[in-house]
Amino acid sequence: MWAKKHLLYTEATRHPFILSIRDGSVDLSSFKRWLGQDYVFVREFVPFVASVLIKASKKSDDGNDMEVILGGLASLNDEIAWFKSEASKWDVPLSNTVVHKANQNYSRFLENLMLPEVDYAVAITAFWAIEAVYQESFAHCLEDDSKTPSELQDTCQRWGNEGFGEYCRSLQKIANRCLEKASSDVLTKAEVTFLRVLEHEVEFWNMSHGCA
Ligand SMILES: Cc1ncc(CN)c(N)n1
Repeated sequence: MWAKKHLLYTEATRHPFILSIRDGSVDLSSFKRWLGQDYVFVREFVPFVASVLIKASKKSDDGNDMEVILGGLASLNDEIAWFKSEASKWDVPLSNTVVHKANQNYSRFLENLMLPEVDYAVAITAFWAIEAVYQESFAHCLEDDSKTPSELQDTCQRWGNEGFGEYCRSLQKIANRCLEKASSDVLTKAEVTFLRVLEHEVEFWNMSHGCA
């Protein structure tokens, strides 16, 4: 299980699409496809994060969780505004987007995680994993030896910046605290959910890269 997790985590955070941004060979039509589809994703992601906030308000034994998750919602508000301005810069229409199968599947997965019977520990683990994949992926494109094109620096900064990294570490701490106290049944569900997130992230990159 650990080896599978490790392999999938690397696949999700070092995907050929991300590596193509990092080495400057990215196909701009792939980038534009990602932009349009990710805007749709983020709009679906907001209600999921709101559902995690509701679970935190009912189930968390630490008052600080709410502030961290609220911070996440605030950053998604900025993310939506950023997508709108970036889409107009790249001439990507955001209305009437044909939602790709990988995006639809991811959205269905999030909807299932929003159900009240899903444990807080499972939902917060998914939330952390979703944000962490973007953080690690885009931070990789900002490293000193990267050749990320200047017009994509802003995109990489959006998720690769240190502040976003700090926020992901706060989510990870909450998830770890919840998992330490979880039953073995919840622990298994959290592990399976974590792997599903990684699979969906890989599928999402595949779709953007044009290999799906
Ligand atoms: C598919 C996906 N995963 C994660 C993120 C980061 N919020 C995102 N914008 N899109």
